[in-house]
Amino acid sequence: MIPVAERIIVALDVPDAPTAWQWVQRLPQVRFWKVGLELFVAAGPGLVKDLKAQGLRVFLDLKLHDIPNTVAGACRRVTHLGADLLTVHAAGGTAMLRAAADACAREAEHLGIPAPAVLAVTLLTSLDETVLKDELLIEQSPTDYVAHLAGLALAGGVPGIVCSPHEAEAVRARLGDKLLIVTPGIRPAGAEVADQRRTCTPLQAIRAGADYLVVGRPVLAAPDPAAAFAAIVEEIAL
Ligand SMILES: O=C(O)c1cc(=O)[nH]c(=O)n1[C@@H]1O[C@H](COP(=O)(O)O)[C@@H](O)[C@H]1O
Repeated sequence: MIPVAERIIVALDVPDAPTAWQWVQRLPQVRFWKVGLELFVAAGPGLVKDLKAQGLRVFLDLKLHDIPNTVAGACRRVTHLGADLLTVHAAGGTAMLRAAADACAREAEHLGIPAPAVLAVTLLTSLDETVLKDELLIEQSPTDYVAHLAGLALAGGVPGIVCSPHEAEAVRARLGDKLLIVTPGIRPAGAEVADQRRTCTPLQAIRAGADYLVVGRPVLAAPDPAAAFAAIVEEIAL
């Protein structure tokens, strides 16, 4: 069983390393942080190593999506940083997913350290059925499409996926416990939805079968971030 507080990954969507460290110091109760594109571009890979050196868990959200050889190279370099989780896009296909998982596993074995768990991002939580149909020309429902991509993740040998809580239940029903499920798009009751489209409350996400929740603005942009985090812990501990 994952300890309750560790099931909440807080997205450090901030512009630079000093701001990131301010948050880490301000919220010592957060044990799992996500470093995404904005912060990684600003602060560089050293930040991931430094967070790990503080005993924190790190989700490196780079959403890699390229030809297998290129993704494998990036995965080898990420493995040196010691991140716990790493994202790639499921839409890269099974060959790319397999290249990512194999590259992390081989490099980690070579270094004698744990490999990052590769997560395949399915359908971004900022997209809805209309965009799927009208822009991406995908006729399936988000649930069926995500379940299909989760199948690719399994076929490609990656240990987990990122999806909205709305699809977590269907993925669990079809694939059981074979994949780790990480769900962003978390909005506690009353929180602003902003650019997210497929959202759920923390408790709904856990009940749907999510292993980890990714939460950004509902904590960092809250009037009292520590209280907002505590409220989520309390909600899912019920
Ligand atoms: O891979 C992700 O973490 C991710 C996938 C996805 O489909 N949707 C999504 O919102 N995310 C990330 O989850 C975080 C959500 O932030 P908030 O909307 O502020 O809670 C952001 O850092 C996103 O980059």
